[in-house]
Amino acid sequence: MVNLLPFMGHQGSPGQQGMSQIGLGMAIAASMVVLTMFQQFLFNHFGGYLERCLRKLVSSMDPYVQVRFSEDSTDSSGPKNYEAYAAIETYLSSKCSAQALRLKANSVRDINAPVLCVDDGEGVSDEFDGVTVWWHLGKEEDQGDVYRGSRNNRYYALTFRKRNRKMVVGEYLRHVMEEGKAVAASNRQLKLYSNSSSEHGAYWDYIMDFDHPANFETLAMEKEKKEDIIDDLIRYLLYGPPGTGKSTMIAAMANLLSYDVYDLELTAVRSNAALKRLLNRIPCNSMLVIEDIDCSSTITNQREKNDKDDGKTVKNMLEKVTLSGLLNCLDGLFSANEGGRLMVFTTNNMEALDSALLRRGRMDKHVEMPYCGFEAFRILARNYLGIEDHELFGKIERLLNESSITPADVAESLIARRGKGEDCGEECLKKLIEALEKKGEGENGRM
Ligand SMILES: Nc1ncnc2c1ncn2[C@@H]1O[C@H](COP(=O)(O)OP(=O)(O)OP(=O)(O)O)[C@@H](O)[C@H]1O
Ligand SMILES: [Mg+2]
Repeated sequence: MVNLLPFMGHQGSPGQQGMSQIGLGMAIAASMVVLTMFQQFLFNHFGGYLERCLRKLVSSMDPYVQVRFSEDSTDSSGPKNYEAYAAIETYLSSKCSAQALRLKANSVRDINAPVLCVDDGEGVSDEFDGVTVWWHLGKEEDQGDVYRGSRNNRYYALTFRKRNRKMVVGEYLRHVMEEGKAVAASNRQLKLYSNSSSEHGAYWDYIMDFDHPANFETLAMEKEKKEDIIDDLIRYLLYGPPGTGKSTMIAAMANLLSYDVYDLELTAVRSNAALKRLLNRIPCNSMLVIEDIDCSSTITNQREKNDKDDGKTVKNMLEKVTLSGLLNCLDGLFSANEGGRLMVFTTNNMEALDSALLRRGRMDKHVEMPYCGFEAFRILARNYLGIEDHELFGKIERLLNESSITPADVAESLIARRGKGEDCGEECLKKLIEALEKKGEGENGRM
């Protein structure tokens, strides 16, 4: 119960007590009895009401609300708790570097660009839809129990004005979680896996972290074609001569989607059953890659061979992946657009592939990786030389139209002089012109 009466202490000193003081003392005592009775009466009849009024008064003087998000995932809310904490941490990392004075580096994907977040005890403010909120990273000791000793438990405290409660708890927190998860996905360390097999079965082996720098911005290709691919990433066959960027495109796709790469070496798969097992073990947010499928002779010539052998080599076939085994997987098991999976084949030699494999629906898109055109060249010139335009570009455009050079060869000419000083651009372009003229002469000579 809240005591509404002010404290009334004894005022006089013992040496001054006389009759009048005794009378005063009695009067005070009597008034205290009356007041106490009155207080009792008030609380018996209006206690709840008065308490509510008092609470209102106190809270009107403290118009802030605080919500805590704890790092601890051992309580009943389980891993979800930590998920929210981690999303907040990632979200704040983009806000804090300009504000907080003490920062700490977190799960580093790129050593040149570590993810920073606020240090213990630090705070940052954030603004959303004209409303300011404050975040603070706190630490409290968790006493634990007999099984797990005491430890420090971190939490993010979000403080905001009470009048903004609805918006902050609704829209703002949704925004923080979504943005945090999106940033985390783009910071995720991608991994490269490849298949291997032993007498016990087929496995995906972790090869290394996938750190390819390729992205769609630096991929030298016509803008329209790139946009078409980005809009509809499902199952692809990338075809084109060596050095036109098929593998680079795969890396750009993995980076765009933040997908791990599962590089399937078909010749190392012993049977259809092993293939099925491997494909079934590819988790969500992954990309299955089968490079140079024309070199997987078991696949390309299988059907012909099956027809010719008329079933005589059934035993041999059981030891290998057959075309129909692969087609079955393509059609049913590995439904690429479910659960965030993408499948990409590459080939230098479309003619060698069985038409059943090429049929649309199995490979949703056939993307030709062409020789270097002028638009692709401009991207390479920007990538390697930082040049947007130059008087030699007109000549280069004409030469590119007349000869077939791969982006890899163009890149090689542009790279050759890199590091020879600031102003090597023109020299590089001249070197490229030389290479193009030589190539043009060769091609004309052949005709
Ligand atoms: N379209 C492109 N955009 C940007 N860089 C490219 C492109 N094509 C090639 N390159 C450059 O050339 C190098 C070789 O290209 P890449 O390995 O992607 O070719 P590929 O088509 O996969 O060749 P292969 O058929 O031999 O496997 C890349 O590392 C990259 O630097
Ligand atoms: Mg390649």
